Amino acid sequence: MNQVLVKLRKIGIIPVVVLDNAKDAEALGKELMKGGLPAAEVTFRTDAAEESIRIMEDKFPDMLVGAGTVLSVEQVKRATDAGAKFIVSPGFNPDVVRYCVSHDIPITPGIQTPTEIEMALDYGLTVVKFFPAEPAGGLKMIKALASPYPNTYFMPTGGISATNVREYLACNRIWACGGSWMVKKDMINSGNFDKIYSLVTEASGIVKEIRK
Ligand SMILES: O=C(O)C(=O)C[C@H](O)[C@H](O)COP(=O)(O)O
Repeated sequence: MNQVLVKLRKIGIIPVVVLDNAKDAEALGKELMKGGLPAAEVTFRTDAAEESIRIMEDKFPDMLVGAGTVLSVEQVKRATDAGAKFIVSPGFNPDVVRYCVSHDIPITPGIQTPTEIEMALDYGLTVVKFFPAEPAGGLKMIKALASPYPNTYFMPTGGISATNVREYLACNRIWACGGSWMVKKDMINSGNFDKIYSLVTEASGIVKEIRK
């Protein structure tokens, strides 16, 4: 198993971050490290993504920084040039997956159906994102999808929060959960880093509690 994926599993909850300003990347990284979730999926939804990845990589060498909302090979290249160690995409884009697999870049593409899981299997992927998790049927759907594919693990994202993350983490087919609830854009933009620290600490505490 790829070491980056092993680390993602160990961290358990991956903060999904939308940064409008790269100048907030260092302060955010500090709270993530202090709060016990040393990882970030920095989404390519804003122009600040690349620079934010670069800053986090530079300031926090022990942090696992990846890129999210990656929709093209060009974005994969920009993300990895900036130092991203893993790639997450909302859907299954064969060009993106093929490029990542052939360059040994860990990729967790979004899936929702058996067909997409089998596409992932064809590329040798064992961890996929299940997106958007709650609207698409949540844990019940993941369990049903997982049964024919004993070697596939899921990273659900979308609608997960401190109130439902325990049940996901308790399932042995869940690799890690992704979520933005502890790093909401408005908290970052208003500089509410105490709140971020407290939600990140709560989340890392849940991982410890469930996955002893
Ligand atoms: O576009 C992507 O690649 C994504 O990763 C989507 C995000 O994972 C979800 O939008 C986060 O969902 P919430 O935790 O409910 O805010």
